[in-house]
Amino acid sequence: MSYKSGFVAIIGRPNVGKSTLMNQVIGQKIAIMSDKPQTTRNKIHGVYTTNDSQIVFLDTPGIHKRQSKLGDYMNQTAMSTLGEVEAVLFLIDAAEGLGGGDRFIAEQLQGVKTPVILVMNKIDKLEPEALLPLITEYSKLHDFAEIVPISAKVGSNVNTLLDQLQKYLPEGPQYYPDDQVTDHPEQFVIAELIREKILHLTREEVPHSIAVAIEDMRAEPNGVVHISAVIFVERDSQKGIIIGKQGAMLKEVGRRARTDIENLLGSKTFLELWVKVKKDWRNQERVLRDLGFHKDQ
Ligand SMILES: Nc1nc2c(ncn2[C@@H]2O[C@H](COP(=O)(O)OP(=O)(O)OP(=O)(O)O)[C@@H](O)[C@H]2O)c(=O)[nH]1
Repeated sequence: MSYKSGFVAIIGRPNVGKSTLMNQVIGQKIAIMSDKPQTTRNKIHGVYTTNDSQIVFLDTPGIHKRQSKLGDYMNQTAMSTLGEVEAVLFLIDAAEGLGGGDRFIAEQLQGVKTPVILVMNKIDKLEPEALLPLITEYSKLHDFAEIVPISAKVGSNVNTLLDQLQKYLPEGPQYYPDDQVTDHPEQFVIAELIREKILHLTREEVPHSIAVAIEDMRAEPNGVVHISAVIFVERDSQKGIIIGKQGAMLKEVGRRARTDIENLLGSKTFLELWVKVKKDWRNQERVLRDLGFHKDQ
């Protein structure tokens, strides 16, 4: 069976149990935590890895509240993330019920095409007969792809939620080694953003097996983040497609990826892209290691 992977955004107003859910899902296997300040950008909440799949959970702080210019900016960041991920988990506190905070988030979700899964948390605090009317009430907020009642604290139904999520994962690589802590999680996300732009813009004329490696990433003294990335393809013809006429395709890939990266990092970005042919790169252990992939990919 092929490996599946993808990004899932978690949204919900403060205190609904986002961290509790992540701890429950990832438990001791918590792999990723960035130590950089996270005020204006998305962060990786955690990575859930199994033998045949990997889910990278993203926190999207901006969606929760809008009060200021900074809030607007954060909101834009969050919105672009919601468009990029495979699925959105919208957490609510079932014990508190539907309030203004949830309605605000639901409004933000209007126009979001990504499947949204309503996760009704804290059902351990709820009388069983109260659940159904609550589901009916929340269903009116958005056309949810699924509604899953859970208790993140107790752990009930969390596995069902993970099972449901598998459906939304496309074929993809294991982005993160399952046994390694990294303090540069953004690099993996950035590589994936670039890969996604290529697949989209070339209308999948190049195979999914292309890989992107971040060779260098550093912040200049003026705050601009300089990123150098290599796109690995298997054939010269693929290289030609990605570069395009007079470099037009590569330029467009770079332009689109840079917009997303700037949203992700909250900093101006200079993105340098190279295309290299690496025949059978998938079989080359060293390349795989350089790319941060697992040996048995
Ligand atoms: N009874 C019960 N309490 C829960 C459950 N999930 C979370 N809580 C409690 O709710 C409170 C908030 O949980 P957090 O996981 O910190 O919530 P959060 O959404 O990450 O909060 P922010 O970081 O403020 O956005 C904590 O006291 C948790 O113990 C649940 O399923 N049942």
